[in-house]
Amino acid sequence: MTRWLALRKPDASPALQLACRAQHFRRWELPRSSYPMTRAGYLTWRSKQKSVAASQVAELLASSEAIQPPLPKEEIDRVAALVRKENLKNDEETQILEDVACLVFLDDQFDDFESKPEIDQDKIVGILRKTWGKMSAPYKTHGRSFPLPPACQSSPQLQHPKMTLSKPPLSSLLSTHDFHQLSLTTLPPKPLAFLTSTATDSHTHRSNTTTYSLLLLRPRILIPVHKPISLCTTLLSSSFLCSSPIYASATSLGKLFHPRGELEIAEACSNLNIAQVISTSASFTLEEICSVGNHAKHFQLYMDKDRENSKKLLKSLQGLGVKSVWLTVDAPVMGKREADERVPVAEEDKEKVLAPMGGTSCITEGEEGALGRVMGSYVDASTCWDDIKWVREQVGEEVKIVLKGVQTGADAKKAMREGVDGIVLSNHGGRSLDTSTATILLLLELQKNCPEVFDKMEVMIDGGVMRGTDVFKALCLGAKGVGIGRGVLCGLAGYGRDGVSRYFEILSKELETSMRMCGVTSLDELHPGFVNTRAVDHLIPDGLGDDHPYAKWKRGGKSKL
Ligand SMILES: Cc1cc2nc3c(=O)[nH]c(=O)nc-3n(C[C@H](O)[C@H](O)[C@H](O)COP(=O)(O)O)c2cc1C
Repeated sequence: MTRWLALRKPDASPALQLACRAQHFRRWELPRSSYPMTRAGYLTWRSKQKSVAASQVAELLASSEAIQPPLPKEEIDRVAALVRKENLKNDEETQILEDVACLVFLDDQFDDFESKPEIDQDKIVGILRKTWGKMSAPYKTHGRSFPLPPACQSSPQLQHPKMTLSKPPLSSLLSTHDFHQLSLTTLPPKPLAFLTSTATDSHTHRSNTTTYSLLLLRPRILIPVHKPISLCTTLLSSSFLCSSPIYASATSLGKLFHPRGELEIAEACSNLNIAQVISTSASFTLEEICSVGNHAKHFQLYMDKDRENSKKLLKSLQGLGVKSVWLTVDAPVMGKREADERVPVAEEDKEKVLAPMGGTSCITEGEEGALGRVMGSYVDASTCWDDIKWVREQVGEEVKIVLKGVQTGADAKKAMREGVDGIVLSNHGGRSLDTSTATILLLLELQKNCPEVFDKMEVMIDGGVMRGTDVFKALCLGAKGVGIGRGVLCGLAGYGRDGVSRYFEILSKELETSMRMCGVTSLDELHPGFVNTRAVDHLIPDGLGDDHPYAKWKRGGKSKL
């Protein structure tokens, strides 16, 4: 209830917040089975349940010594009135509470109905229609977009005009979390599974984000920060100024999220003048995407088992004005993403999962679920360090070379020695190898063990960036650019190019605020001293070697047994 209230009414009054938490308070004490299983029985039970819950909550609020100072009586009465759902038609807060209850029902409890044999399709449709009828207009968007049980999906009764989608206004989304939350409830099952699936148990995916919160900021005070801030910077091209160090990471299959997929992302990036990395598995060709906008474009390469295909793509880069090629090195094979495996591609989505530049052209029988695996089937797992030279030969000196997915200091140093122009500290957003290191820690590993790489190459980072403070910390610790993967697709899915733009604008604004709060007005002033990293310092390895710091026994010695 709390999560849905935060979306429905982010600035809910304390009384409404309390009423939301108190919905169904001790409901188990009054089981449905204690009333006749008729409609009249249901209505009597429901009204009794509300009034009992309201008085129990009021009593608790009035008597609890833990609440200091005690709540005024009017506040307690208000909470009780809301729990009783008084004046539903005219009281805005009561209606919000009703909306939230409906959303929780659809989100959390509706599936149970599907599994009950006594509830047939007509009944399910009836329940949906009643739930729909209870919700206020703007919030029906969330309700409608829940995946319906398969039996209902084609039901003409659900194609009622009242059920057409309307989205909350883009301006009401205030943080990146709002976008992700909205995607959870509005995307159809397969795009949602593809977007959110992570490797096995999601540890790396989670720690990419949570590790940022362990780094503490050390703001400096009484420094004038009233001047406008410029976030302009170059990224892999000294002659091209981007408006921000934040860029759109390579993501595949844009059409799954919007009919114009990567073309819309390109328009947003062009409007804001931020860099876009185009995936080999994009839904459109390089020519099509490069024809949109004047922003900096980079090409992400999955080396194809059919080298001729990669060769053709690489040869085309210069003519298209692409600034660099980012060879993805963290996914020689695809990560085990179970959510993606589980959800089949719906018939109507099949033509949206084509990647014209990759070797994959269709989903074959028996592979309906695993988009990541199918997409990855053309990737050449034999790719090695020597291939960097091959890539260089194809693209010439004009196009820079970047390794995307470096995850140790040792490989960062090797990349530098190989003469690449940049690296991306990335673990594919936690989609490849679970329990690999959170990317912000890799920046510290480089700082500790091979700081020279920052002078010789541009070091980018992606994974788990949700706030301007995250971007700020990464930049302070040496990152030149900060990539956003899922977030771009969340913006794209809901609102096309406008959603992508707003997503980036929110992050940039938060970055500006963080800078001012820390007493700086230019990116040049950022340095590691703004970040207290004590909480994670013990996780940073002491050197670049492969040896474990104290576990010295190794397999292979002769056993005397
Ligand atoms: C749906 C999806 C598709 C992706 N496709 C690619 C891809 O085609 N090539 C690639 O190198 N990385 C791909 N990535 C990884 C991103 O480039 C990036 O490393 C990651 O998403 C960053 O983490 P974040 O999503 O937490 O921002 C993909 C990520 C997602 C979520």
